[in-house]
Amino acid sequence: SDNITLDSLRDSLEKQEDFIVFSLIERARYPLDSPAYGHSSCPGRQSCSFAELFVRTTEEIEAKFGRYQNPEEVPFFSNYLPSSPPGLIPSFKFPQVLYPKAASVNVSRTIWEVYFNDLLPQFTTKGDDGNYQQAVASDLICLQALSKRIHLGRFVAEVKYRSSPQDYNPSIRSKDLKTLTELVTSEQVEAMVVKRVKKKAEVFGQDVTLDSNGNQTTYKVDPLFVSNLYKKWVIPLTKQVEVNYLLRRLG
Ligand SMILES: C=C(O[C@@H]1C=C(C(=O)O)C=C[C@H]1O)C(=O)O
Repeated sequence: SDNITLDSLRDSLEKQEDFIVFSLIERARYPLDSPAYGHSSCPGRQSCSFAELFVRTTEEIEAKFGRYQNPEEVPFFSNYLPSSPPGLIPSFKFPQVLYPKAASVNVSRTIWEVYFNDLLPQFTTKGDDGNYQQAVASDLICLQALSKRIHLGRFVAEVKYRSSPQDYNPSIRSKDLKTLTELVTSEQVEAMVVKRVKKKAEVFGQDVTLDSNGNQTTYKVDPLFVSNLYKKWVIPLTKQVEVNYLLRRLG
């Protein structure tokens, strides 16, 4: 926990960009496939979507195999997770970096709603090819990648707080969200991130052809969609996590 620094976290956020871009590209191979998001029967509950049932079921299996032992991982449906059979998971001690009372800060609900209602229809084509399992499996990869990135804001907030608690304490005590948001913000870093993810979407997602006459480059996911995703959702939600974390930092 002592060798975690703001630089190491920024490095991790940068590497996660690659995975987020690749996940979006993978999901964009399928059309919207809207029946996967309509209601289906859900054991023990009134109803839920096919996508939700797939995510719940997958999270149960991943929980058993230890995914959430890592404090960086946040499930979407934590209420239903089984514990792991004793002796199944090789033991490993993850460093405990987070302040326990603030560690549970969570914006999973918002990520879920924004992803399905706003984002998905923007980066997939209209249509239905029947690949519902493949589509929702790719959705889960995107959701997990976004959630891990956004919830890393808890670690960023912890490191920023530790470097100068005296700057944060008065605004935490007075619950001054505006000042706390200003304190955690680095506009230069944000501008760089937005520019870099657009370039990654251009480099990783360009359609490659051997045909030299057509010089119009096309992309699997619109690079502008990716930079807007970061500008409008990923960065603001990361900062929301940072601020909510700080509000509980003195509890
Ligand atoms: C994550 C950080 O905190 C804030 C959020 C950022 C982001 O989500 O990319 C970037 C800069 C900061 O405004 C950071 O400082 O690196």
